[in-house]
Amino acid sequence: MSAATAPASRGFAPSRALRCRGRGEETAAVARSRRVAARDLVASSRRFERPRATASDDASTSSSSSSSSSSSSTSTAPPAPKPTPEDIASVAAFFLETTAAATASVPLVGDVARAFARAFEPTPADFPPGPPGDAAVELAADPIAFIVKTQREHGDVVGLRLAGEHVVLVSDPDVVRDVAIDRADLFVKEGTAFFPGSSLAGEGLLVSDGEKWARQRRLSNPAFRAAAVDAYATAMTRAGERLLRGPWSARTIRDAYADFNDLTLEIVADALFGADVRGARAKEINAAIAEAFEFFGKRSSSGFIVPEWAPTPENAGYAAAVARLDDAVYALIAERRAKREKPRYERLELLDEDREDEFVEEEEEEEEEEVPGGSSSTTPSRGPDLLDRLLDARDDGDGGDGGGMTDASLRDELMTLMVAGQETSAILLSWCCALLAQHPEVAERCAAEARAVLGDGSGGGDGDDEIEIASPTAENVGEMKYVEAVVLETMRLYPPAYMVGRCAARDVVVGGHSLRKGTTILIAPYLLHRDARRWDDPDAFDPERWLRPGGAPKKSESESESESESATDDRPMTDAPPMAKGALRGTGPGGVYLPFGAGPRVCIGTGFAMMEATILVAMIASTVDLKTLPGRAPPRPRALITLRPDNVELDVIPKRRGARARTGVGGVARSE
Ligand code: HEM
Repeated sequence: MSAATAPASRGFAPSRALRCRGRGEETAAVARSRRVAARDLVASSRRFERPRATASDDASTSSSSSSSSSSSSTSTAPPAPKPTPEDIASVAAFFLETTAAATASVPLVGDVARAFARAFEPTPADFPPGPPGDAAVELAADPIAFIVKTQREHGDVVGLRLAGEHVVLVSDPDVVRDVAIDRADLFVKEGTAFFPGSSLAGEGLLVSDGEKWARQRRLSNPAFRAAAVDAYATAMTRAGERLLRGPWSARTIRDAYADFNDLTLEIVADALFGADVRGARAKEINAAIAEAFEFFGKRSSSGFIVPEWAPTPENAGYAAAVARLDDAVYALIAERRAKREKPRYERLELLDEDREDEFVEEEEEEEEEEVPGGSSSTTPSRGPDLLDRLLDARDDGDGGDGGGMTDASLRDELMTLMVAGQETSAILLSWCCALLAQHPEVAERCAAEARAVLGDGSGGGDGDDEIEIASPTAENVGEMKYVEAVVLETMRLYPPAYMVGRCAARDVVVGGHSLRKGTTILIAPYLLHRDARRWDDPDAFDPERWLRPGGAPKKSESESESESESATDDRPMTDAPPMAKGALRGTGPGGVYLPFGAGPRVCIGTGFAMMEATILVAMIASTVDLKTLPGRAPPRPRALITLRPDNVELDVIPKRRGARARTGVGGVARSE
């Protein structure tokens, strides 16, 4: 994906745009055989393997490049980190792919020809003005610095040449609204430059268009309605408890980004597959998921400079991991279908009805969760998981055909949800914790609110050493307004999806400029969220702004716009907590807040992600104190595919019962 479609993927996968042009749809079987073919190439390519930078190399390069820190306690606009050669290579890959006509296995001559033809196309007379020449290298070197400078020098609708592609960078609220909502049908995903797909996410919601997308979206929506999302709260608190009773239960320095990557993968897998990833087969399935994601993560965070089809050992390893995950997921789907068709005891061949009680007891036992490091935590038994809901879905609404999802579509949607819902949420939680550590007064307020709403929670340990964890329910989420404001404000400053891309499906006029069919439009939430013309003190971390009457932003000129917008807005199709619902409607207040995108393609996981972040921030703030490390500059945004923090090592200090009693509810306990 491009930075343009941050949540789509964590890897610079081949440009699906090019992959799709002129080709028919590929079946899961074909995709699989291509991956297997790629895997077979590993032996021949292994000899070209060269040593790769390790994670610690990477960390030291970025920390040594850190020279400045935030000047005031409230200013949170640190300069972007100096890009490492790996960053440049990674982002450059994304441009190279567009001209290399990447396909999952065979570069298509036709695609290459088309890419070259586009590269030499003259710029249309009416194209928006912008910097001279091709700006791909400058953008690749530091995407955030580039878009900020480009907006400052050329305005809110800027014409660019990027690796030969005609691209328009948009940060004008009216134009954003026009593209994302009002005329959304004229702008599609297919054909978007720098818009990668991945064999992991297949042809799921993120990358499809037209009737295929509409049908899948209709089928998936019910699984993300409020009542359904509420049921996933258990997976969220369960994972939060595991973190807080496990690695975060003693004073320790933790890499929050790494911990949250594990945590959000656990949550999304649990929400998707429920008991199946916790029961007896958990190891096998979790191992397949973890392996595929490890490769996926490496592709985006290290010097990945080749498209997915190239016969490198990394690609072959990735293809093999995806193939193993496919096997596990197809097996899960088949088993679940079979289970749903038969009565429960028949399916286990417990034909003797007298033994049914025994079976029920066994199932109840399986539902009980072991929490490392501590006391009992028996989570309530759960409703259907996402897989059940997707299996239940029938396309029986307006224009529907009454059918359900095929196994291949199910597989693609399940993987898409994992890909789209995992790293974006991990990034959000990492930024939230980094900001809480920098702003202890904000952390204290979150803790106080959580304690007031949730009480003291359940303990683990003895006497003064006891850690108490209050686990929110879905109903509590809407009651924790301040925590919610912290989450909204964090995404304002650091939107994980900092750019969102579309492609003009035909010749079209945008912002007064004629654009040819095939032009890419990059909407930049990062620029909208920090626009000083529309937000007061845009670089300050000020959660309070969301609680003031009228909400954010406050500049008078935008307030009137915001009113007229909400009257006609498409509401997100997913449910979010009440305050967030207002903030996330349409293109947000003043038309300048869209961390989850907008219009028909708005993030289907909006409610899920908001609930997850609110629950976890409340649990974390009320259970531990977070501190930045002495002498360490605050993390800086590192814009790759998503906007991730470059380094979120935090000092985690559990609040012990005794310490909290001494400092009062929500007080900052200094237990060491
Ligand atoms: C903080 C967390 C998240 C952020 C910032 C985020 C952001 C976004 C954005 C900006 C889009 C729109 C992309 C576009 O218009 O091109 C999107 C789409 C999508 N997101 Fe998320 N997302 C998050 C979490 C999740 C979660 C938890 C899930 C699922 C469990 C999810 C599933 C999806 C899917 C399936 C789409 C494609 C929707 C469609 O095109 O119909 N996301 N996300």
